[in-house]
Amino acid sequence: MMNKPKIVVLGSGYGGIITTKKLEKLLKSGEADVTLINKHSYHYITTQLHKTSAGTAQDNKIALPIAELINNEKINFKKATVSSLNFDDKQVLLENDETVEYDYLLVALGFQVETFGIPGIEDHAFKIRSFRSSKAIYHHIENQFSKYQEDHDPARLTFAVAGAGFTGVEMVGELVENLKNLAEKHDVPYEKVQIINIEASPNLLPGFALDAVKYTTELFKTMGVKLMTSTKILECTENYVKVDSGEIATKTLIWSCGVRGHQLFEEAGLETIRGKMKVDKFLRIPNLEDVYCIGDNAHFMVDEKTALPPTAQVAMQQGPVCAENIVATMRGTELKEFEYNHKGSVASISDYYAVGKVGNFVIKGKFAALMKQVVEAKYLFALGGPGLVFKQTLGLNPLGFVKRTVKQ
Ligand SMILES: Cc1cc2nc3c(=O)[nH]c(=O)nc-3n(C[C@H](O)[C@H](O)[C@H](O)COP(=O)(O)OP(=O)(O)OC[C@H]3O[C@@H](n4cnc5c(N)ncnc54)[C@H](O)[C@@H]3O)c2cc1C
Repeated sequence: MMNKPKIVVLGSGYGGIITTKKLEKLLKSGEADVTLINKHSYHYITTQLHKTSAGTAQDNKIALPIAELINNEKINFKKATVSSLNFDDKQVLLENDETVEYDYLLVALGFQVETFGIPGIEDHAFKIRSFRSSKAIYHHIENQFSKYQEDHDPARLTFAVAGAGFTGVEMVGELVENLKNLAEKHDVPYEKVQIINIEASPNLLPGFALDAVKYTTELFKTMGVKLMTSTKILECTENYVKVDSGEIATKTLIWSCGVRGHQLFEEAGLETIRGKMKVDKFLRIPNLEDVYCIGDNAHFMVDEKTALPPTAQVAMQQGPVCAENIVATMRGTELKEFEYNHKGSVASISDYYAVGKVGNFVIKGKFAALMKQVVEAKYLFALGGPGLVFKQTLGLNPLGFVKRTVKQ
């Protein structure tokens, strides 16, 4: 009997899990062996990690057991960390020294944080990198409130977010939502708490429509957020952040200034663009045509000048095409070209407000917040159908009128 082809999917984030679920559907029983490898036994909803970081979401809304999302009879799930890729011998090496052989490989290991070599960022800034690192941010924040009661150091109550792009603005919104609760819980006057958003560009939300920028700037003012635009971060230590206009005494800098691809490609001797692999129109790595790469790991050019940004929307659209192309290669049928369809983008600013663009329309306020929740629900639907949507959204406040309570 002929050996079955071995399909190996690395990473169970947006791209990896959607691809796996599509493979489940496309493959006939016994047609291939599919192995999904991920660092953790859960899939985290990366787009909501700022909520975990600020403590505004229950853990079970953000981290979902992978075993409950896949068909365990069709997919072999391995909880392991990938330590290197050997494309010559078609092998994936794991941290536990195990070697996994593949015929077809998908690399969807997500982003790594870009520090731009700024001194102290690697060691002292907090990064929204994974569910675990986001939990660590929350514990640090809560710790500052309890330590403040002992030493009354105002730096403990100054929370700085670096970057006022999409993620930075979302992070600020969640801090506004929860720091009041933490202050109350720890008996600290909220007037002493300061949230600062530092951005190198002249405006927040660079690249967004002017109307959206104005709306968010005003909203931040109303929320008491100190917005420092045209400000470059030069250094970060445990006790202060140095910017070009001086020093900010703080023990918390949350870094959301940029992402890169994964170091595993460079370590395997491949040429990358900021850690991302160039992929062809079928989502394959050129010259390694049994290796696919999607999401934040892939550099996909929509035209000669424009590469797709690292977003969940891109990863989710690439996943099904990638699965179809892996199956088509196995069956010797025609491959499908990936075509991106931008559906808009909406940044939430707490549960109650959001801002973004859908088609040619700038949307903002509570309506935009509701749209954002619809987008999140659509993702849950893709993952686990109506049952998962119901389970995960039960108890949320779709219109943002009722205050959420999160037990930590
Ligand atoms: C706070 C935040 C908010 C965001 N909001 C939005 C938004 O509103 N809309 C939007 O479109 N995009 C948003 N993004 C971007 C979006 O989350 C990413 O583009 C998307 O998650 C990329 O999907 P991916 O599959 O490439 O990687 P990921 O979803 O990051 O998944 C990668 C997976 O690989 C695993 N992994 C990593 N290294 C290893 C290893 N060595 N071994 C084994 N497993 C490993 C990780 O644990 C993870 O499960 C946001 C990102 C952040 C951080």
